[in-house]
This record gives sequence, structure tokens and C-alpha cells, in this order.
Amino acid sequence: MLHSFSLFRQVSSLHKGSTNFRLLSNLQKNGFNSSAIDKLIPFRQKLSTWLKQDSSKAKLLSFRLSGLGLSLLAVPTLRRIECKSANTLNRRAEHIKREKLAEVEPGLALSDLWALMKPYLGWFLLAVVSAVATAMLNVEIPLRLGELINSIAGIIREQGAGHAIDIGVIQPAATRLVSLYVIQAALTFCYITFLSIMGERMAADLRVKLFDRLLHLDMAFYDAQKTGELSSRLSLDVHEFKSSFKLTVSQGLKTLVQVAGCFVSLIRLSPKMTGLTMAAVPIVILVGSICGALLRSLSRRAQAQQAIASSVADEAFGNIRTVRSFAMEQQESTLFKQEVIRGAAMQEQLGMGIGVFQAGTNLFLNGVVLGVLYGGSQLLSTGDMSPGGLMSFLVTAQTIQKSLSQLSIVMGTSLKGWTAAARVFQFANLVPGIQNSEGICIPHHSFVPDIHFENVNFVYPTRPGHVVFHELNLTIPAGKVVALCGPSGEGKSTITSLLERFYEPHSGRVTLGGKDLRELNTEWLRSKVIGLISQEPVLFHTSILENIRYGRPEATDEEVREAARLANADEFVSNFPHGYQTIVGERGTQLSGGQKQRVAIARALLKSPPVLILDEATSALDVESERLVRDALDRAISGRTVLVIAHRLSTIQNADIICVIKNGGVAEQGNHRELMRRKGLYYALVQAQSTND
Ligand SMILES: Nc1ncnc2c1ncn2[C@@H]1O[C@H](COP(=O)(O)OP(=O)(O)OP(=O)(O)O)[C@@H](O)[C@H]1O
Repeated sequence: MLHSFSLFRQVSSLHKGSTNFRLLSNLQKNGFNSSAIDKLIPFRQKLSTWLKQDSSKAKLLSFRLSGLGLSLLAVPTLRRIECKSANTLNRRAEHIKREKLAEVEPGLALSDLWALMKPYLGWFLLAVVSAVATAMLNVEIPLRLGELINSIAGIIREQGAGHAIDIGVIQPAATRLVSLYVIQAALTFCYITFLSIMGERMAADLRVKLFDRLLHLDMAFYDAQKTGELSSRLSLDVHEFKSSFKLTVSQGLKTLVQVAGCFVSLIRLSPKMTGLTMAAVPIVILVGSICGALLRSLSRRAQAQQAIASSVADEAFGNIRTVRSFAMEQQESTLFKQEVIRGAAMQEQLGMGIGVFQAGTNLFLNGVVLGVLYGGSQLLSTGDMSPGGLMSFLVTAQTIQKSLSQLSIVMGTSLKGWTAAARVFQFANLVPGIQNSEGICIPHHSFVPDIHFENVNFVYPTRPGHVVFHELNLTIPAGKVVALCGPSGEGKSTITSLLERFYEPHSGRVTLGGKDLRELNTEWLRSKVIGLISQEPVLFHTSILENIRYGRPEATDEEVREAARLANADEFVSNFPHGYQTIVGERGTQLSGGQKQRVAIARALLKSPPVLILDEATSALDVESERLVRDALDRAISGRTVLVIAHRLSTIQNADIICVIKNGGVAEQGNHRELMRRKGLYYALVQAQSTND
């Protein structure tokens, strides 16, 4: 208890946004659990953020409570499902759910929307004009209809019943009406087409902008995001925004103009009846806004639930080999089913809620129409209104009724679209901390690729409580092979990430060729200087040829073959029926582990980088495969500055320098013979490994 209290006091003394490396490093060395520190720091930061944002949190809370009426309906159904699946992987789903519900919806800046629409303003104006004109015609048509009925009624009155109507007399009114219908059809075509063009182009722009931005964001961003979430923003959210934009502008604008125009028409037709009809409006607005709030809350929770089901599926597909090898298909399927049923139950309730709302609204508004009919017949009998006038009043009132129910759907959809756009722009507006194209490229002739880590302090942004490096100093001389070894989780891979500038040191610096990495052009650094051969070779779903060429698209087929020959890959690739054109699956399925590694080595060799990082494979290869890979690697490293992460110490005995990484720094260094003589950490590691072997 005292221990925890002292830990909390020490952690609480950290300033927000800063990392006290000495303190954290001491806490870790003294046995404090880093995950406990991790938990406390965000807690402290969350608390202060909560206090700062209290007003918006309060709003959110009241919004959630407003959904209580309908969420009560959901409880019994969900309980039943929960009981059935209590012994499945619920905790994973619970975790995802907590994350989803804790997400605060981002806001949308109008300037972002404006920037997106600006290139298509011409289409937008044409669409708006056509939609408004269509709406005005919708107002005008009932009046013209009334005019036609009045002229027919006039003829019948003049001629008496039983005579055929002289078409010539009603022709002008009929022609006007037909022309209006034709114009209305043409205008409808125009606004739908213009909005379609604009919506599709804006959605394409948004997708491209978002994808481009995501590709350039820092690694720290990816540490905190799920890839499924990113693709959902690229596809679903953009789609939602596009559809709702089109609907809002076309139907929303049209209905608003229609309601306003129809209202004016009603007053012109009969101010008295308009006054009576309008008495119903406040009731509609009040009931509409209460139901709207309830439905919005339910809709948000239903959407979050759907996202949970998608996350479960994404994880299962992404880790399909693990799922298979632990025979967890049934459990994964049950978990997915449980989340899908839960989502479906919520969607059903939402559907039911919308049904109740719309049925009630229709019933009420139809009652209003009956009232109008009753009032109208009274006015008809006193001669205060013509039959055509009553007909126009009824059609106009019904147009308003339809428009209002249309408007409530449009509002729901535009809210969804607004939220979706906000979510897209939330990522599209992020600025990468590490800019790719800024900085210098050292000319080839004066470039000596020696690397220095000088007093580097580092924590991962997603784990601010865990110090990875405290005052790390490490030198990798040009043209030498430096191997990193040490216990697991001590930071060997992190050194390579800092060298590739995936992350920035908190303090201290990393230099290459005498220049701080921050001064160098990152694109040049990654594409021309550093080559990486990682533990898990990553292949794309394309031909072997294109996989090797990845990173140097301008390389000729012959250069690709030459790289494959050096990497001992040419022979097995040529033996495939389609040779270099063989398509490999997303994760290089249909290639063996050793073959994948040799393709990855060929890819790195094609770049011919002066600095090579080798994250040695831990996966066991058979003797022949290992010999081929090792042979390829020996060729790959000759004449280069090489940083090797060694998992099996037997592979690094010939390295020029071996560094043991421990406790946030280099604990020991020298060549194999020196370190064995010293009988220190390296010696102990070698002993431990040979005992295990
Ligand atoms: N992306 C990340 N975000 C947060 N913490 C990370 C991340 N990657 C690694 N870590 C943490 O940083 C520490 C160093 O990890 P690193 O992968 O560099 O160790 P390593 O020595 O290469 O381990 P191994 O030998 O097991 O591969 C570990 O405690 C790890 O949990």
C-alpha cells in the first residue's frame, strides 16, 4: 500500500506533457511495474482534461441520459444475449466497446467543408438553382391545378351538367400545367445530376487527401490506431458524408423552399384556415425534437455496436493463422455472432423507434388534413372559398406535411453525414511531426555513413510511463557490422526505429554522416540510405517481380533479376510456372519462410543502400534454407554499414562490435572474443543460450 502510495506521489510530481527520465528510469530500476506507471500518467492527464472540458462533458452526459427512454427497451433483449454467451471472449468485446463509447465525436470546421466544395462551386450553384426552382414549381403546381379545376367547374356551371366539356376553353390552363410538369422534370434531372457529379468528385478528393495524409503520419499515430478503423474512415465515413451531402442539398433545400412557398400560398388561399392549421406546428416541433434526441442517442450506440462487430471480424481475419492454430474458429464465430445480434437488436429498436415516430407523425398530420377538409367545407358552404381553392389548400397542406416528414429524415441523415465528415477531417487535418521532404540530402561523394546515438532519451508516445532509453550512447562506424543483443524488450528494435526516424528522441540526437537526422531529408534517408530486412518479411499482393521492385520502381527487369540472384532467390523464383510474374498472396502465402526472406533481401539489395538494418529472423528455418538465407545476407552486408539485431548469438560472432542493450543503454560492448573474456552480461547470455540449445 505504502509502495503504491509512494509510486503515485512520485508519478503525480511529473509535469504534464513532460517526461522525467531520471525519475521514471529510477522507478523502473527499483522494480516499479511500468504498466502501473503507464496507467497512472494517463489517469492524471485525463483528470485534468476532464476538469478543463467539464462543460462539454456535462453536455455529453445529458445527451446520453436523454437516450434513456429508448435504451430501457434494449436492456432485456441484451441481457438474454449476454447470459447465453457469458463464457465466450466477452472481455475482448468489452474492451473494444469501452474504447468506442469513450470516443468523443470530433467537430467539423466550416472552413474544411468550404475548401472541399470550392473547386465545384459551379456545379453547386447550378444544383442549388435547379433544386430551388423545382421546389418553387412544386408550390406553383397545386395553384395551377386549382385554377384548372376552377375553370372546369366554371364551364360545368355555365353549360349545366350532362354536356361535354369544351377542351378549347380549358386549354390555356391545361397547357400551363403540362409545361410546368415538363420543366419540373427537366429541373429534377439537372439538380440530381449536378449534385451527383459534385458529390462523387468531393468524395474522391476527400478519400485521396485522407489516404495521402494517413500515409505520412508518424508511427506514433499508428501505434494508437487500429487499421480497420482507418479503412472505415476512408470508405464508410466518406460514403456517408457523400450520400448525406447530396440528400441535404437536394431534399433539404427543396423541402425548405417548398415549406416556405407553400406557407405563402396557404396564406394567399385562406388566411383564416392557415391560422387554424398552424396551431398544430408547435406540437409537431416539440414532439419531433424530443423523439429526434432519443433516436439520435440510440443511433449512436447502434453505430458503435456495429463498429465493435467489425473490429472483432478485422482482428480474426488479420490473425487468421493464430485463430486456426489455436482452433479458436468456433469461439471467434460465437463472439462475432453475439456482437452482430446485439447490433441487430439495437438497429431493430432504432427501426421500431423511427416507425413509431413516423406513424405517429403521419396520423397526426392526416388528422390535420381532415380538420382542414372540415373547415374548408364550412367556408365552401358560406361561399368564402371556391372548390378549386379548397383543392389547392388541401394539396398545398399535404405538400407541407410531406415536406416536414421528409425534412426530419433529411435532418437525421445530414447529422450522420456531418459527424462522418468530422471524423474524416479529424485525421485528414493531422500534421505529421516528422516531415518527409524537408531537410538536406548529403551528396554521394562526401557521404560517410557513420552513425552516432548521443545521449538519447526516449519513451514511446503511447507509453509515456516507460523509459526505453536513458542517456543512450552508441556508435556504428562506417563500413562496420555492429550487432545489438540483450534481453527481450530492452530496446534493440527501437534503436532501428530511431535510426529510420520513425520516432524522434525525447532529447539527445542521432547523427548520420555527421548530420543530425532532423536536418536530413527523411525521404532520401529512407529511400536511398537505409535498407531494412526485417524479421517478418512483408510482401504485397502482386507479382514477385513487383515485390522486389517495391522501393525502386524505376529498376529494370534485369536489375531485379540480378538482385534476386545475389539474394539466392533467382533459382526458386524461376522454377515457379509463372516465374517472376507469380502472384504472391497478401502476406506472401505460397512462399516458404526462407523464400520470403530471400525475396525481402533481394528487395533491400536492389536499393543498394549504404546502411543496412538486419532484424534477424527468429523463426526456425531448416538447415538448407538457413544456409541459403545466411549466404544471401553475407553478400548483402559486404561493404556496407550494418546494424544487426541478433536473436541467436551464434550468428553475430564475426560482428565488428557487439553491444548488449540493457536498462535503457549500452551495458557492454566489444567483439565476441573480448566480451567472452570479460565474462560479463554477454558471456552470461551466450551461456544461457547454449544451455537452451
Ligand atoms: N510501438 C510501441 N509503442 C509502445 N511501446 C513499445 C512499442 N514498441 C516497443 N515498445 C516497448 O518498448 C520496449 C522496447 O521494445 P523493443 O521492441 O525495442 O525491444 P527489443 O529489445 O527489440 O525486444 P525483442 O528482443 O523482444 O524484439 C519494450 O518494453 C516494448 O514493450
